[in-house]
Amino acid sequence: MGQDGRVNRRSTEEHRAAVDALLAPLFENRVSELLEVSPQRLAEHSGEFRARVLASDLLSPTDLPNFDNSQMDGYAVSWFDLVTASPENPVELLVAAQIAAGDGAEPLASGTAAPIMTGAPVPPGADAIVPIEQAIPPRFAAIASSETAEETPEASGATSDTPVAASAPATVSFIEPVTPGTFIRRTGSDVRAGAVLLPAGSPLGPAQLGVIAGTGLTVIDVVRRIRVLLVSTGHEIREPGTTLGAGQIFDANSVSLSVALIEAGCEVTAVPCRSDDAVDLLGILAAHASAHDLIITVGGVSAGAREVVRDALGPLGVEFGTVAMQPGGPQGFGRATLDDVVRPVLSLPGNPVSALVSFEMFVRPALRRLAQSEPADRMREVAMIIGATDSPPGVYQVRRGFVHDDGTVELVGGPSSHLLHSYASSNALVHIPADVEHLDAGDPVMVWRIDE
Ligand SMILES: Nc1nc2c(c(=O)[nH]1)N[C@H]1C(S)=C(S)[C@@H](COP(=O)(O)OP(=O)(O)OC[C@H]3O[C@@H](n4cnc5c(N)ncnc54)[C@H](O)[C@@H]3O)O[C@H]1N2
Ligand code: MOO
Repeated sequence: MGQDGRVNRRSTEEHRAAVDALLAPLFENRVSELLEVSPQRLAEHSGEFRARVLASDLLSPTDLPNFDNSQMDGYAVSWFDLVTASPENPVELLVAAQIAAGDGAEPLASGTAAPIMTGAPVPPGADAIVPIEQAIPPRFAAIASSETAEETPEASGATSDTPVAASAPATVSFIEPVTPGTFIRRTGSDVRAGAVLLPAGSPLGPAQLGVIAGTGLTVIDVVRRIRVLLVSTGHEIREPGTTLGAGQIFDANSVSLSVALIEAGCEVTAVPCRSDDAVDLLGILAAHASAHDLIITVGGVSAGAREVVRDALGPLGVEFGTVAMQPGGPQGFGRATLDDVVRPVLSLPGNPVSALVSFEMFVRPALRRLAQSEPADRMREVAMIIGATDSPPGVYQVRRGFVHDDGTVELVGGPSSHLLHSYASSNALVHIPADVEHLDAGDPVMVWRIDE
């Protein structure tokens, strides 16, 4: 540590390791909570389903499928009835009652074929499905909808005004044998009752939540997400939608970092501190610390006369120093006791680009790696830079860029850390290592894609 509590300039690797070590305890013995999985819950609280991970092995309460059912629209038959079928000697069967998905199924009598729809239960006595295209006639339009083979149109209540029933043939023919089991989706062929549906640690995406719903479960045990208290600071920041006074700006960081944290799998409470007074900041932190796992502050860390974050947290033991990086040079990190609870604290610089780049460089990778999210890192690729550029000596520079399909990357905007609009027009961060001071057009550079 140098004078006034500042650490010496450290490399990006050193700071990344420090952030990893600071956050690692948050991922040990994580608390679980119940999540209700229902369409209503999704409609009303869709955010609760973001970045969820199963806390314990989930056993399937049922077979999936939970009954033998048809994979095709066609006829349920007994294979034995079609043993002799051939084009020269078609087998003609009586048409039994139709079975649709959602119906119960009466047993199939020998010598009959039941029109059956995809997902409908295979009736007892049937052991194969012949797709409608392989039957004669090869369509249902010409057959009765739900009358049994014994029923005449009149007996079933059909009149001459109901052409489907009136023109219904009572028989259907087949010209080839069928193997038992054909086009039957067997009970438990996806998962067996009592088997592990999803193991502990499974990320819960559309397919995982879908299969859970498919078993009928409505409540599951999930890992509680890291709860982040996000405190943007500055006398000048005001909530978007309000009226600005002289020298004031709208608070972009609360929004950009909240979204970044949510996308990284956290729960976020954003409570801005619109004051440069350390007492005000400490009041906010103390009020919210116990309900959160991690505190992230933004702004107030550089060399000004009133640096609210440094002023408040420096005396509590948070270290403030400089990383050899641009943007994102000034950084703070450590553990602070706030309202009798000890919490890890990360203090990011206030310039909007610096804050987001710091998040991408240190916070996001740590959160994702420690949560064992795959891939932990942004997609990285080497691209050819379109124009020449310089980079300050001894500083790891992160520029904003746009990668084109042909593998080239053009820089978007300059290196200044207030250019959030340029960041918003980019799809990649362009990494220029500390020992590179100049790049010529066509030189290869490492880029991290930020558009996924
Ligand atoms: N003499 C020096 N001055 C500065 C240094 C330095 O080393 N010596 N470092 C510069 C660098 S690099 C950065 S980055 C900034 C970091 O400053 P702070 O973390 O103290 O941030 P602030 O001063 O509070 O704000 C910086 C800038 O960003 C604007 N800002 C802050 N919060 C928000 C917000 N929520 N939404 C939108 N914009 C925000 C703020 O108005 C300032 O313009 O320090 C340099 N100075
Ligand atoms: O390093 Mo600062 O973080 O340029 O904006």
